[in-house]
Amino acid sequence: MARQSHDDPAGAESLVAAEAAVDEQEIEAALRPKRLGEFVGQQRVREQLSLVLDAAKLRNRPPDHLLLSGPPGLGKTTLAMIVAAELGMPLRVTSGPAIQHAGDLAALLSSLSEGEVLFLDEIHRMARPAEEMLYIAMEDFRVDVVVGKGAGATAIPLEIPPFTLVGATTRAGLLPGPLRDRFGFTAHMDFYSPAELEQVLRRSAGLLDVPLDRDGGAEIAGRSRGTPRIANRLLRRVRDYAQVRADGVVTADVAAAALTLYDVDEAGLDRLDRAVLDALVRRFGGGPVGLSTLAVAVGEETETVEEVAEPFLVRAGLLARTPRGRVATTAAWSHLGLVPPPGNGALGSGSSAAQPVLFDNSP
Ligand SMILES: Nc1ncnc2c1ncn2[C@@H]1O[C@H](COP(=O)(O)OP(=O)(O)OP(=O)(O)O)[C@@H](O)[C@H]1O
Repeated sequence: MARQSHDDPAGAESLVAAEAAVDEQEIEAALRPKRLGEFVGQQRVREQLSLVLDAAKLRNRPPDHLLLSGPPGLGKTTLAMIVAAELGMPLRVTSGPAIQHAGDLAALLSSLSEGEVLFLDEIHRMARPAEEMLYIAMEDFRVDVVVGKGAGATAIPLEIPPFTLVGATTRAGLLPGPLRDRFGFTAHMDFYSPAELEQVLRRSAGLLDVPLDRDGGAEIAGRSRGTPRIANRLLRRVRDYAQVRADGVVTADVAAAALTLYDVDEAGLDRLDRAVLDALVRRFGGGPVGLSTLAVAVGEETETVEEVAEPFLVRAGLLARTPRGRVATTAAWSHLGLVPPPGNGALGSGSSAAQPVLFDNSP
């Protein structure tokens, strides 16, 4: 653990940063909708889930296992909590990386009470042997505990009470078929439209007691990458700015000035996104360029570029993944105020990647 002392300003700073992070987590938890009726957007998922839960309550049986998939920050954890709250059942929370041995899972499953909701985040990162144990537990409410080793090993079946598994994943494609098939209901969460994000922001501003005017909400929503977690985070930064540099009211001008200060541009791109686009366009002539070369050019790990920056850039129509490498679209060139040289081969109009900011999912 880092040593802290008065002669160690860096240590003190990191302590302040750690405390701020805890505060941020507390605020994030406080902003979570607690019931389905408070959950904004994802109308289809909400309706389907509401039916599944009502039917289970009517039959007085735990509902089928539920799988929630979609990018980070769209409300999977929130929905899992809501499922437990709507059923009036306790919630147990764990994650794939925490289950590295079948024994970890056996201990967890055998300690569940009847009807309990088990939330397994990042389910695609669970160890293979645990996955096999989970298939049986989901289907037969039984775990086979293996005693002994080699030829003398025997499996002792252990009954477990019926429970509901809520699995969450950002990579549904990585889940093995047999596991996917054991979920009775799968919901794919999509990015939120600007109008839905404005609704999220209005709700959060009310809870945080932040005066947010209509245009202020629209300005933040437009820069929130279709993601409620980001919208809430930007709102907190804009609130700081409004209180310190303005009269406390979040207007469009205040929001724009604050977010420019925090390096979030009008399309929601942050410093890393822009560095990736900049390298792709200015250093590699728009590509195609391999992921690892691109990552080295921006001084980041390949995973960071692939999992943090790229999904948004692809979604916003600024970058395309092709078999030969990453390519900047014409929209990416114009986002940087540039025009692709003739014959450059940038993916352009006619391709779905031509328009930046594609988050408007509203019907
Ligand atoms: N539909 C929604 N309505 C209002 N607020 C929401 C909604 N979805 C998410 N949020 C807010 O966004 C934050 C992030 O949501 P949550 O933690 O549930 O996302 P997640 O999909 O589980 O993300 P991760 O996979 O990164 O854990 C929550 O604190 C919550 O306040």
